[in-house]
This record gives sequence, C-alpha cells and structure tokens, in this order.
Amino acid sequence: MTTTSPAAPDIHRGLTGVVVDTTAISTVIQETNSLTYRGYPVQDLAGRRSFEEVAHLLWYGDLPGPAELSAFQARERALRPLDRTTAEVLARLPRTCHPMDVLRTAVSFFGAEDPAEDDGSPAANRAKSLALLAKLPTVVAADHRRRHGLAPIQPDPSLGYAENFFHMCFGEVPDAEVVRCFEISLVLYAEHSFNASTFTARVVTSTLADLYSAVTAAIGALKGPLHGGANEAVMHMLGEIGAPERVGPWLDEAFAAKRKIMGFGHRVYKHGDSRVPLMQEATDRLVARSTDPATARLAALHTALRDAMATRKGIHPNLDYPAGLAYHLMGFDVPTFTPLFVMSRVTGWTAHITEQLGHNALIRPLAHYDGPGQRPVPAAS
Ligand SMILES: CC(=O)SCCNC(=O)CCNC(=O)[C@H](O)C(C)(C)COP(=O)(O)OP(=O)(O)OC[C@H]1O[C@@H](n2cnc3c(N)ncnc32)[C@H](O)[C@@H]1OP(=O)(O)O
Ligand SMILES: O=C([O-])CC(=O)C(=O)O
Repeated sequence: MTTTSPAAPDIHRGLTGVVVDTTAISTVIQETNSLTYRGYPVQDLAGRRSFEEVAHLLWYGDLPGPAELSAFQARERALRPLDRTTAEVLARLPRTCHPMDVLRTAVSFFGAEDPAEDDGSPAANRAKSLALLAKLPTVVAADHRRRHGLAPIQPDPSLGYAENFFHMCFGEVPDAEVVRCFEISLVLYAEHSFNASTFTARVVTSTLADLYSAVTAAIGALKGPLHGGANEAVMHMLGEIGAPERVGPWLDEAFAAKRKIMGFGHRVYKHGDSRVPLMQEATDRLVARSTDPATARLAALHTALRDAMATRKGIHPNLDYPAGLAYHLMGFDVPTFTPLFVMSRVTGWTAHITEQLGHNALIRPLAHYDGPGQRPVPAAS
C-alpha cells in the first residue's frame, strides 16, 4: 500500500511494488503468469531436470553438462554426513522444538565450525552452498526420526538426492511417482526472486556478513506463516475445517474474523501462482494412487476450499497449498513441511548471496518518523 500526505514522503509499507535491485537469477513475469530460472521456464525444468541440475543452474548460470553433473553429484554425495559434534549438538535440542529451529541452529553451528578465513569469493561461497545443500537433508531426516523416537539413518552415497532423503527419513525409497512428485516440489520451491527470505539473506549479505549468517536469518524469515510456514498452516487449517461441507460456514467465520486463509494469495501473483498447476497435477497423481478413503476425503476438502476461495474472494492458491497436501501424502509429518522448503530454497538464497556480493551496496532504507516531537528528558526521580 502506498500512502501520501503533505507532510510525509511516499511510503511503501512492506516495500510493495518497490524495485530495489537487479537480478539475473529468476524472474516472475506477471503478464504471462510465468517464472523463469536463468531464462528457462520453471515448468519446463520441473519433471524434466533433476533438483541437482537446477541447483547447478541457479549457482553457475547454466545447466551442467554430463561430466559437470557427475562431478557435482559426487561432491554432493560426499558432503552429506554430519560430523559427530554437529549430530550431538542437534540431538541435545529439546524434542519439542520446531524443526525450523533445529535447521536454523544447524546452519548457525556449521558457521561456527567453519570460521571461514576465506575471502567470501564466489568459489568459496559455492563450496559452502553445496555443503549446505548436501547436509541439510541429513539434519531434517535425523530430526524427523528423532521426533518419532527413531535412530538416524546415515546417508547412502549410492542414492540420488531425493531418494537418499526418503531413505534417511523412512528407511526405504518410495516408488518412482512419489520421488518424481517430491523432486517437482523441490524444483518449484528453489527460487522466487526477492521474496521475504531471499531479501533477508541479501540484507545480511549486504553488510558483508558471512553466508551462514545470511542463511540462518533467511530460515528465520521463511518460518513465518505468511511465507514458508504456510505449507504447514494449510494442513492445520484443513484439519480444523474437517469436511468439504464445513467449508462454507468455516469461511464465513474466518472472513468475519478477518483471518488470512493459509496457502492463498500472493504479493506478486494476483491471478494465480505460476507454479500451482504443475504442483497440483503432481499432487493429484498422489491422490489417485491412494486407496485410503481418508485421502479422497482430504482431497475433496482441499478442492472445495480452493473453489470457494475463487468464487467468494477471487483469491487463488499459492504453491504452499498443493505442496502442503503433497508432503502429507508422501508421509512427512506436518512440522517437516517448511524444512523441506528450506532444503530447496537454500539454492536460491545462496545464488542471491553470491549475486549480492558481486555488486554489493549496503541495504539501508529510510523511514518517515511519526513518533513524539523532540522533548526534554525528565529529571530522574
Ligand atoms: C511460498 C510463499 O511464501 S507464498 C505465500 C504464503 N503465505 C500464505 O499463504 C499466507 C496467506 N496469504 C497472505 O497472508 C497474503 O496473501 C500474502 C501475505 C501472501 C500477500 O499479502 P499482500 O501482498 O500484502 O496482500 P494483502 O494482504 O494486501 O491482500 C490484498 C487483499 O486480499 C486479501 N487477502 C490476501 N490474501 C488473503 C488470504 N490468504 N486470505 C484472505 N484474504 C486475503 C487481503 O485481506 C486484502 O484484502 P483487503 O484489500 O480487503 O484488505
Ligand atoms: O515470492 C514470494 O513473495 C513468496 C513465494 O512465493 C516464494 O518465496 O516462493
């Protein structure tokens, strides 16, 4: 919202509509409702290119050739294990703490262990980025198992990124359709220009702080329900509504209370999120292969809420809406959903950190003061 008064300059609360810098990493094209990573439409990447290839694209500016890809995969596989100290530190965190707190602590701890006497060069930052890409799934899986009273499963270097993650969480790799759906979600979640968490990473980087500090801060920004935390909030909300026939009365109450409906609306897309159709198709395939009647009921509720929001408010789902349901159907518990987003978005964040350093300017906007006028400090009593 932009407000103007004779006394105040133009104020763009939430930085709505403000263009603060250039980026060559991705662009949301509102006119065509599309998203490109380094020029490639994300819809053409998802399902056709692996998440590892997309990470390479975001970091290096182009898709890897076969030799580059195998070298990249070999390095990623070798970096997956956690050292004993990290595993011990994370195991000491309260079992009740949110997995986003575990991840935030893990990245902060990686920074403490790597005091980085290096120069923050693109090469050094890309090496750290790859280590985070490789290790974060190990953290998320170990924490998932810890919450369920299970011992961690060590990474398996014979498995690809997505397969290994499922194996570390559940002790088995699901069938190819589930892995494909997960990989689509990772590609779609990887990057989205100057969203709140990426901008947070860029603000921290602009002070010339290290990559771990920027990623730790970005995780904090992603946790909130207006951003990445919405994929978890979607499942809580569906649980609260309970059944398709409850959607109407539930929405009446929610609108009356001026509640935001989780997984709907977007700062940039006002006519629907470009990533949703592909994610929804992948989620529908998961629904179709389930024989559990509870899945059909949940999917019917999901559709009923989407249709009611379109009819009553003209507000469409964002990526968190189908992704939340998909992650539930893949067997992840709800607190794991936003950490899954982190595992993917760490690629976008770190690409932006490198880009920010390439043409850095300290990010420091102004504010219009509207507090009390200048006044004398009263004598201490
Ligand atoms: C991957 C991601 O991070 S995507 C975002 C995930 N977040 C969510 O799903 C949380 C729910 N959505 C929201 O809160 C918002 O849509 C946001 C924060 C994502 C975007 O917000 P903004 O760009 O600031 O839009 P803003 O809040 O100004 O909304 C414009 C209007 O649409 C309404 N609106 C927008 N989203 C919603 C929603 N989810 N539920 C109900 N009303 C909504 C607002 O109330 C406002 O109405 P008004 O003009 O009558 O006051
Ligand atoms: O762009 C945004 O504001 C939020 C979003 O969809 C994302 O980060 O993927």
